Amino acid sequence: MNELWPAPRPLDPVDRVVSLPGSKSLTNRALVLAAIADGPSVVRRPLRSRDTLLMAAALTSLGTGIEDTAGPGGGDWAVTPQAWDRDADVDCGLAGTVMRFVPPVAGLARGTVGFDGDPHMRLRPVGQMLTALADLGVHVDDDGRGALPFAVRGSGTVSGGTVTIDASASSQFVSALLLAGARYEHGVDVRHVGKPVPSLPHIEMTVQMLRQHGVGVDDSDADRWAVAPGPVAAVDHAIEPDLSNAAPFLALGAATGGRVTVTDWPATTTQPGDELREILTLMGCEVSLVDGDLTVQGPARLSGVDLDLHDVGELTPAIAALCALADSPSHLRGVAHIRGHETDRITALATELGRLGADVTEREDGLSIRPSALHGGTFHTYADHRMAHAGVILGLAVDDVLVEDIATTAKTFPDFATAWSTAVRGGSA
Ligand SMILES: O=C(O)C1=C[C@@H](OP(=O)(O)O)[C@@H](O)[C@H](O)C1
Ligand SMILES: C=C(OP(=O)(O)O)C(=O)O
Repeated sequence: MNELWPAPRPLDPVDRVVSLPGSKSLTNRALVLAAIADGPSVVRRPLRSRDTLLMAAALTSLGTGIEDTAGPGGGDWAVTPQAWDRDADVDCGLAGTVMRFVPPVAGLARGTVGFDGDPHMRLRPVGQMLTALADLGVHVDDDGRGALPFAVRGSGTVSGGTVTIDASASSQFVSALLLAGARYEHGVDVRHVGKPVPSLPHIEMTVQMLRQHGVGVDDSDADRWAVAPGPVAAVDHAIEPDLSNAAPFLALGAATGGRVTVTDWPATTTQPGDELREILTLMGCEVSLVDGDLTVQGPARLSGVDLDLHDVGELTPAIAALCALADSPSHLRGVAHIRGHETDRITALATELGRLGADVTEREDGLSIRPSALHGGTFHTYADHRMAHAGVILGLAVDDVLVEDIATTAKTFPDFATAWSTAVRGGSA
């Protein structure tokens, strides 16, 4: 898709209040756990975006009942676990959570479940997880390639037990095994060996949600997570707003010297986007959280930052764009794994920021960005929602930024373009 979208530029510093759609990561975990639970449950205020609709479709194709309840915005999702006794085909799209979280539970189905996705999805890492699944007793047919397309031949039960995995490419390998593990005969005891696991808050999110479902999880040792076998209790989840998708909206305050408030910010959360409070403070913003309202007041000039983003890699594109608008150098480190995200985000950011005049050095595990004069032009997005966020952030301070394929934001945010235009220009959506 080559459509070019003129990124809106505010005329004055903004003063806005923004409400965001739900979290992708929380919604897709809630759906998986509801589908393998011991009774019906409700996922309240779910995110309805490409990634979560693909997850719902995957679980429905296995046999799960997922219905819209009456209510605003399409209502909630009522999830009814049912027998998984058929063959199915799962479209992973470009959703890491679908490609990683569904195969371990598909091992519990009686049937062959095929997996494929977008062209780039065939390049995203999953091989280590498929090997671990095979070690746990799941029959995986991937022709030894360790990538999409592959099939899980479920026999209805999985032995489980202890497994060793290198999860340095993605925390989702660990989350995926833990989410299914309670339903395996011997539970699952996952031990990581290799370079450090990225995105640890997302594993904490998995562990916390499993405990909410009454599942016993031992995470007392580093790099080891043990899930006890047993039932997964049915629990209703209320989904928090997506704090990583708050990044461009908070950047709107940060980059314009304006003020943006995001509503319903949780007081405590496992979402990595909560780190934005500290990161934006380091960049010179005033940040306050009062009664669930997170307000960012941007400074006259943004400061550069030196940050290890290993735990919060998905924030890198938005932060890199802000760094390109800062008046001192930045170093973003520890994110080699984001080369395996929706696109190689390090190369993509270096290329696209550089195309608009930024002074960027690409390193194996991150980017260095020095102040320089930026200019308009086309910002390519590589089918990556967060690259589109980076493009619109640059467009806040630079005339004539054209963002390619703004619709790619639908991966995690329904009608982002309207929400963004409204936030930048004012008025109601
Ligand atoms: O479990 C999750 O919901 C996620 C984990 C992280 O993946 P990686 O560990 O592959 O970075 C994150 O980047 C992704 O957006 C969502
Ligand atoms: C890495 C991301 O997504 P996924 O869940 O597809 O891995 C992301 O949303 O930044």
